[in-house]
Amino acid sequence: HKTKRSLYPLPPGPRSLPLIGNLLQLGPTTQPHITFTSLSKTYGPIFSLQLGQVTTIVISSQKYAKQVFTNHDLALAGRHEPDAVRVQSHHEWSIAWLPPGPRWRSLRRICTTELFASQRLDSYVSLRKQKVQELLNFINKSAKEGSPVEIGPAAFTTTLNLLSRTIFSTDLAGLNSDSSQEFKKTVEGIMVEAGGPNVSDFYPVLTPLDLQGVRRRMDRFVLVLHRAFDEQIDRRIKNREEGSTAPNDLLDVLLDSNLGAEESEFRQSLKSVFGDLFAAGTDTSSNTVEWAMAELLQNPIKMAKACNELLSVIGPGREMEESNISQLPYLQAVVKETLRLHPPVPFLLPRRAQETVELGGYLIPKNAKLLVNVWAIGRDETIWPDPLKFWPERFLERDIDFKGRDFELIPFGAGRRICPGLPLAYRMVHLMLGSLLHQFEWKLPEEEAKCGVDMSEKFGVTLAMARHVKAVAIPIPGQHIR
Ligand code: HEM
Repeated sequence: HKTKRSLYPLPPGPRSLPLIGNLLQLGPTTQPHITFTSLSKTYGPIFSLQLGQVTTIVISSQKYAKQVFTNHDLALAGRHEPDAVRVQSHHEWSIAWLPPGPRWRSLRRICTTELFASQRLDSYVSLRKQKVQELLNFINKSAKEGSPVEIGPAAFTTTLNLLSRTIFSTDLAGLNSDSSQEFKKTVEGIMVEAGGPNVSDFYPVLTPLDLQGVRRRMDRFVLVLHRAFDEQIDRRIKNREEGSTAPNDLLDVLLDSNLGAEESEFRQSLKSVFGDLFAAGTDTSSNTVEWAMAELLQNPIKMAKACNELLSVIGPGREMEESNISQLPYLQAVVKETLRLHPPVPFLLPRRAQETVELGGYLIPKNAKLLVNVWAIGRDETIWPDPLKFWPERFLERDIDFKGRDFELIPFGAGRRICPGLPLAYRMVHLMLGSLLHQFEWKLPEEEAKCGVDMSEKFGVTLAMARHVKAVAIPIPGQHIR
C-alpha cells in the first residue's frame, strides 16, 4: 500500500477545507447526480472529493468504468453501506449491502438459481402474463370512463404482485388499493432515505446521534415491509404444520435451506432477503416503464413506430407474449434509450475499495467510496450524438446492450455485482411496456398536452419521476382486451 500511495496521486478534485472537506461543494443539493456531473466537467471523468471523513471517488466515463469492472472488479466490489440500511440489522443479511464474502455468495447463488435462472423464469411465464392482463383490465376500466391513468403506480402494483407471486405465491396488494400505494410510498421512502446525503455517512462518529432523523424514518418504513413479510412467513409455517401442500416458491426453498443462519437470526435473514428483492425489483422496473411512456407520449412519431412494430409482429386481436420480445427491435431500442437517459439507479450502489488500487494513474485508497455516475455516462456527448434527445434509433444502428459488456450503457451495473434481477427485469419491462402500447392508443390529458410533461426527477438510490405522468388510454377496436 505504501508503494502505491507514494507513486500515484489521488484523482483531481476541488480544494478541501479542514474538517468538512468538500461538503460545501455538495451544497443544499437534492440532485447529487447533476452536481457530480457538472463537477466532472471541471475536474475530469475521475475526480475525488473529501466528504467529511470519507474519501469519495466519482467515475463519469465509459473508459474508467471499464477499468473498474474489469481490471479491479474484485478489489472494488465492497459496499459502502449507508447508515440507513443498518436499521433492523438489514445489512447483515443483505445481498445488496454485504461485502463479497461467503455469505453474500451463498445468498446470491440461491436467488440466482431459485428466482432468476431461465428455467425458473420460463415456469412463471403464464403468471406474468396474468398479472399484465390485470394491469390492462385496470387501464381499460379507466379508458371506458375517459379518466387519465397514472402509469407509474399501476406498473408498480403489477411488478409488486409479480414478485410476490413468485416469492410467496400470493398477491401483496390490489391494483389501485390503499395497501399497494402504502407499499409504493414505503419503497420510495427507503430509496430516498438510503440514497440521500446523511451527515452520519460523512462522519461515522456521529452515527448514534442520527442528526437528520434518517434512521428514525427508515425504521418506520422497514417495519411496514417486515409486517407484510412476517404475515407471509407465519401463514406458511402454520400451513406446513397443518400438512398443506408446499407451493415450492422462494419462501419454501428458503425455509428448507435455512440460509446458513443461526435459529435466532433466521427470520431476520429471511426478511432482509425479501426486503432486498422487493426494494430493488419494484421501483426500478416500474420507473423504467413510466419514464418510457413519458418520453413516448411527447414523441408521437416514435410512439407510432413502436405501436406499428407491435401490430405487424403480433397482429391485431392477439396479446403480446414474452417470446415476442426478440422480434421487436424497436421496442428493445425504446427500453435501452429510456435506461440511457433515465437510469433507475443513477450511481449504481456505492462501492468500497477493499484494497488500495491504482486506476488510470490515480490512487484509490483502501476503504474509499466509489460512485459510478451512469447518469452522466448516459449523457456523455463524446459517446452519444445529441445526448439529450430521446432517439431509440441510435440503438438500431449500433450493437450495444445493457448486459454489462458495453460500458457506455450499464444501467444494471457490470462485473460480479451486476444486478442479479436483470433477466426478470428484462422480461417484465418489455412485456408491460409492449402490452400497454399494443392494446391502447395513448394521449396526454389536455393540460399536459398544452404545458408539456413535467420530467423533473426525485433523487434517491433510485431516480423516480418527481410527479407521476398521467395519460389517457383509448382502447384499440378489435384488440383482445376483456
Ligand atoms: C429495470 C430494472 C432494474 C434495474 C435498472 C436494476 C439496476 C440495478 C443496479 C444498478 C444494481 C447495482 C449494481 C452495482 O452496484 O454494480 C442492482 C443491484 C441489485 N438488484 Fe437490480 N435492477 C433492476 C431490477 C431488479 C429486480 C427485478 C430485482 C429482483 C427482483 C433486482 C435485484 C437486485 C439485487 C438483489 C441487487 C444487489 C446485487 C448485489 O449487490 O450483489 N433488481 N440493480
